[in-house]
Amino acid sequence: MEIVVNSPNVKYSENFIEAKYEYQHATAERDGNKIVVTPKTEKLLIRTARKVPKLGVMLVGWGGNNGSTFTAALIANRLGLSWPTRRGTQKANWYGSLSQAATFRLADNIHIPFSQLLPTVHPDDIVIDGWDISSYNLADSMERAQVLEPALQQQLKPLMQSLKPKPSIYFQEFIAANQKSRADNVLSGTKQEQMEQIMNDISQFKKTTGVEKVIVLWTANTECYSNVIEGINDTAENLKVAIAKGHPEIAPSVLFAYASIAMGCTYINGSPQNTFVPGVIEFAEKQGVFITGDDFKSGQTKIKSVLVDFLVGAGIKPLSIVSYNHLGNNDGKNLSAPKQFRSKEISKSNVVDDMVESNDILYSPGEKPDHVVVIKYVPFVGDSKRALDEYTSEIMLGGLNTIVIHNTCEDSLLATPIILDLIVFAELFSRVTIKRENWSDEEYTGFHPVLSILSYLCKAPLVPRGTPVVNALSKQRSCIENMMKACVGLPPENNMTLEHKVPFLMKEIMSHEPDAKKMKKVENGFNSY
Ligand SMILES: NC(=O)c1ccc[n+]([C@@H]2O[C@H](COP(=O)([O-])OP(=O)(O)OC[C@H]3O[C@@H](n4cnc5c(N)ncnc54)[C@H](O)[C@@H]3O)[C@@H](O)[C@H]2O)c1
Ligand SMILES: O=P([O-])([O-])O[C@@H]1[C@@H](O)[C@H](O)[C@@H](O)[C@H](O)[C@@H]1O
Repeated sequence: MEIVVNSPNVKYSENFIEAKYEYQHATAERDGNKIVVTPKTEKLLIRTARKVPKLGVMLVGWGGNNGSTFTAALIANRLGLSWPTRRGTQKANWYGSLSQAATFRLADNIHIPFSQLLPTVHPDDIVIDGWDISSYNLADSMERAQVLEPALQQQLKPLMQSLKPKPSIYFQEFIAANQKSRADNVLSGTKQEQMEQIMNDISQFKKTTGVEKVIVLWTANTECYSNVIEGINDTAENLKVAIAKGHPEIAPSVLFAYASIAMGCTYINGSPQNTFVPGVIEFAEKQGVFITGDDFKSGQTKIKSVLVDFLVGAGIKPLSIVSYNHLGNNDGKNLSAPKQFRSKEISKSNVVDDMVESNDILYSPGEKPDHVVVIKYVPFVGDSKRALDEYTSEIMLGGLNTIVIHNTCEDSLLATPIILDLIVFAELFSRVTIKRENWSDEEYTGFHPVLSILSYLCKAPLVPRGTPVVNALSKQRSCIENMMKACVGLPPENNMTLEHKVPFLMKEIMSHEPDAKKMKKVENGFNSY
């Protein structure tokens, strides 16, 4: 389906889509007991390169539940596989992916898939590779993960057993000790030498596959938090020296991030640890390379960022939030260690801060709901996470409202489409540049290297220094939707639909009706038609 924008403000050339766009926003300042708000209009030119590159994706933790399931999904969808299940024949799909299975309102009552408005990489064309500390090939990794139906695995096994993760960087102190038995595929040498090997792996991947662009995505185990140490990882230069000296505080994920940025590859952190220490962020900013994360927003946290937004947005005051779950996959096993759990607890807990802080009628400064996160490892349940959430809120005149949610699902089937979306949207936004209308073409600039537009996909969104974190899911989703619309010169979705509410605007709508009847004189005296 081709979408043609009928506007003099949008130009489709062979190489670019160029849109004149008036970005409307406002600034506000407190002045005593006044707030002065000033509407602003930025006249912009937004340019999107139309050529979608041959894209390579390198997963760190490729042999894990997410990595093997993502690989299986790529192949199953590419081949259009189907398989028998107790509920009948199942066909491959990308349910849960914003780019592949969600739509947005283009105009009137026409909704289109996110992937149809702008040129985006097709999942079928993605070339995949990666690293794992486990030597299992991808077929054995898929079997070990126990996520997919045997009938599907049987079809995929011959296609995945030749896929073998490259040896990876492993420092046992950064992940749970219970992962040691898995680590039979590890690099040796100094931290500098191991990082250089990763850079070489990326280079070789490009050469042997001919991919034009590579995105590196961490879906390996959750690491413990790194200490941010002045003189070690607080600046790009200090980090470079610390790596060369093999400083013990430098985690495997930091080496992967540094290597990726040095190779000009977007780096995505799907786990909660603070890979993006200040030195990594500064390096990405200096190199102009995208980084984004942290921690895939896939289940309980996604629901939390909707429910709390609804409650606080409705003037209802959440007083306590308890998020409990147990699961039995290797992620759960790793998270059973206190330091790794702490990384996850942080990313699962901070998600309500922006919504709570937005309402000073309900909350006094610094006041927050009680918020408890519990994760337990129960091997028997495997990847089938059992989540139980309880939200207790204050309603009018001292009433209490308790909402309890129970959710059982294969956790990896929630995260896998998020991985695809992070890749598809990170690649798309790398082809978008923006300038003021009166600037020269040389002044087109890309998004800030900290790609916060992908916050919708992350539990703990990384944002440029000094900018606010937005966790409310609806706001995060509309940010992506409206940015894509802006790339083709379309106005943001403001949901006002005055054309359905104001008679003289409705006239155009009504006039399409074959028997448009005159509307009665309305009571408040406005004339209508
Ligand atoms: N729903 C979800 O599954 C979900 C949601 C949000 C975040 N996450 C995060 O995604 C990550 C992966 O989840 P998973 O379920 O696939 O876990 P997993 O344990 O199945 O997979 C992790 C893989 O990483 C490998 N690994 C560990 N350290 C490595 C290193 N230094 N280099 C290369 N490989 C390494 C392990 O051998 C394993 O194969 C975890 O950090 C998890 O917290 C998962
Ligand atoms: O996405 P979500 O349900 O909020 O959080 C999940 C946790 O509840 C789960 O225990 C963990 O193993 C996953 O990595 C994921 O982070």
